[in-house]
Amino acid sequence: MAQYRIVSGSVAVISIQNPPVNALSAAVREGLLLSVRAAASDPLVRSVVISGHNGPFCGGADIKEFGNVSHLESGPHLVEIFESVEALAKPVVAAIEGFALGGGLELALACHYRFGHSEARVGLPEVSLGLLPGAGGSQRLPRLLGVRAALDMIVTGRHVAAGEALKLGLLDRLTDGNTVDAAVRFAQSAEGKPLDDRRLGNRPCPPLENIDAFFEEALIHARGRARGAAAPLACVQAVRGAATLPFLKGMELEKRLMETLMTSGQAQASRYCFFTERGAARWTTPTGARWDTCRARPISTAAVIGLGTMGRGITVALARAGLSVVAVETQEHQLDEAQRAVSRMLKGGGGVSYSADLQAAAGADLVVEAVFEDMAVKEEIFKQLSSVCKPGALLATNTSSLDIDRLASCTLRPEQVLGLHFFAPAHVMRLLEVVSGPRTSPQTVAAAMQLGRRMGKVSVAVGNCPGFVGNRMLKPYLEQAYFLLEEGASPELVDAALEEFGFPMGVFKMSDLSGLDIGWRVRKEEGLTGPGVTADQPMRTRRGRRYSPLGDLMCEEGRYGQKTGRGWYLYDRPGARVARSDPWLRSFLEEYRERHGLLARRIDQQEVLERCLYALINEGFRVLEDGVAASPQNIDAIYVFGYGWPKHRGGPMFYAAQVGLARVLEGLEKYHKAHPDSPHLQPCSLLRRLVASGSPPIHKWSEVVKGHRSQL
Ligand SMILES: CCCCCCCC(=O)CC(=O)SCCNC(=O)CCNC(=O)[C@H](O)C(C)(C)COP(=O)(O)OP(=O)(O)OC[C@H]1O[C@@H](n2cnc3c(N)ncnc32)[C@H](O)[C@@H]1OP(=O)(O)O
Ligand SMILES: NC(=O)C1=CN([C@@H]2O[C@H](COP(=O)(O)OP(=O)(O)OC[C@H]3O[C@@H](n4cnc5c(N)ncnc54)[C@H](O)[C@@H]3O)[C@@H](O)[C@H]2O)C=CC1
Repeated sequence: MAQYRIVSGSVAVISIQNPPVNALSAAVREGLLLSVRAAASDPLVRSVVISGHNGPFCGGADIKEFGNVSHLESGPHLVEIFESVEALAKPVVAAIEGFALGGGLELALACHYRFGHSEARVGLPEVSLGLLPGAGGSQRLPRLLGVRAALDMIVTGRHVAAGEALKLGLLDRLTDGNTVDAAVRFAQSAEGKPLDDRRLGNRPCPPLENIDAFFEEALIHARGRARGAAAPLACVQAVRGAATLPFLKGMELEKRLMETLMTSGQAQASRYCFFTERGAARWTTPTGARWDTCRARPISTAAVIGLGTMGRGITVALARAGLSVVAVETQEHQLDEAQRAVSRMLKGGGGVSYSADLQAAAGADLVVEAVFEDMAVKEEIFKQLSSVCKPGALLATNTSSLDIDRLASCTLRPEQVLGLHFFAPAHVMRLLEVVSGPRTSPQTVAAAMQLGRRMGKVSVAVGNCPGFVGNRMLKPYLEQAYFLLEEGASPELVDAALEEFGFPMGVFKMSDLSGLDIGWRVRKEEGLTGPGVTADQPMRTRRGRRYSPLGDLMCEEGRYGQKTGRGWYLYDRPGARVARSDPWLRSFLEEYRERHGLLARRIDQQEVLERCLYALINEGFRVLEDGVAASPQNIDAIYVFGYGWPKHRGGPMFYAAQVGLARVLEGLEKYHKAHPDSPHLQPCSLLRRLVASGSPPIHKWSEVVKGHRSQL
């Protein structure tokens, strides 16, 4: 809907009304067009102000309509509305409070003037929905800002703060006061003045030298940002149209590109990600606890125990969310170093105090333990915390895979113990797995989820099992990658296939980055390698299953990855980031195969993808079957926001649905037959049941999962 009223005798104020974000639904579009026509035909009206009702200007097109062509096509089209706004013979001023995003900013660009509140932000984030600004934004913004600045905004989709928008010339004026009042006063002052050069559709794009070279470069850059994603490339093409074509021709190009994107699987996947991100906040547990019925106790003070890689990032994330934090570390040099690192990241003190004594955690509402991944050390700390901390305090561990319930057993408050699994670097990565054990109370989950939101995280509630959801699914993926090396692949081949699929980094580059020694330590603790393994045990079998000792052998050679300058790749020096092929590794693999009588065969990219991804997906179905994740959407949110799964492919479970569950099943059956000693390739029963029930769409999977015992 759009409200229409006349103020100060001559100004029509059109207010978009569609809470919570004033999206441009069919009803809003209808209302807007009628209001614009009313303002045009009323002789008393001499100027117009467009604003958002109750705060935000406009969050853009209504994304919920995108999946439904009949909704999209009902009501007037945005392009038509914006044309009539721009063509109006009376000055139109956009009064932007909160945000003007996507179609919202495109509306503002069709207005003749843009007033912004100093705290507002603007942007064209369509690219992250697999689209481009398809209602004139790709043509009007370059005409206003010039190609360079416009292209940056359109290809990155970033939100621009009001101050920067003013400098760029995107906003004409800022106010700290009431934006609509200021816009009304300005509109009156502009009444009767010529508008021709205020209409962006009439303006040429500011000239740019070496256009061809500029756009070639821009295409390469856009390709590198999100491999395999079509939208960034279409954005570059559309902006090139703005730079080289007359306005109407550019609009035609924009329309053609938009139509192709809109119906693509990539846009569908990106849209799905938009909703899975938000859906994760509506958590449930099988015991009936729900996000909307559970009150969370507020958390305002926190203690972080252990200031290594993770503890430092966690301290920063908590401090940035406004908590006062006490950071505890027993090693003096670590404490000093951490203090410097945290202050640097926070650009100052930021409400953090430091201590070498666990007693300092006594007053905290929440404690996050981030010491070594060693059960005995963690148990001792939880025992102490149980007596040191005040009664209501929540006790969380950042363990990547250890049993939350065992830690809860060391305390007198098992219902207040949970896992807060951050991802490195903890102050940057968006994902937070909120892990509850069988005794964790719903109020504890609620408090953690609320805190996650305050930290700007995508928090996903998961159950307690080794590796929780993300790392549990990663294990079979890594395992298949190792097996492929044994069978004849190189790290370069495996990584290239995964990077072409859209991961920012292949599995071997990723493993070099995070350190091969981490997995080695875990395998030693699990008794898979190290002194506990007797010499008479076959090297490539453990507990009756195929096992690859390649990672262990690499560590025994001191090849831990980037930190030692050598891993699956070679680096110029320890800590360097550019990975180069290492001839040593090739002969190492050849010798290894020879020693074990393995014949190298040709492996293609399709096999790499199917073996690695299907094994990971298969484990995802097991996770659902076990009730460790509440929905496939939650699994996908974990993979997109924590593991670099490309957004334009939706997440592993969405991808499985897009490929076709029957095809995934068939692939797993084929590979399991070829490798019967690899149980991760054996299709799980939920996948079989889903295929048997006709492969229902992803939002209906829960009906097939239902009836199964859950551990969440
Ligand atoms: C050939 C066909 C041609 C068609 C022409 C297409 C023209 C275009 O150029 C296409 C577009 O405009 S695409 C839309 C571009 N806009 C965006 O991407 C903004 C998305 N929203 C946000 O970033 C945040 O919600 C925002 C920053 C706005 C607010 O953040 P908050 O943290 O305050 O709130 P959220 O929790 O994110 O959202 C609150 C509820 O609102 C829902 N929602 C948000 N934006 C929406 C939107 N644009 N459309 C529909 N629903 C939207 C959101 O899902 C949430 O609802 P629940 O999930 O039910 O809680
Ligand atoms: N490194 C990573 O990428 C991730 C690690 N994790 C988990 O986070 C935890 C910490 O890992 P990192 O930060 O990598 O380890 P780290 O080895 O970098 O840091 C551990 C710190 O804890 C300190 N510490 C040990 N005992 C202590 C005690 N009793 N009191 C206070 N401080 C003590 C150590 O001096 C050290 O500074 C582990 O459980 C790990 O599994 C979770 C997600 C990702």
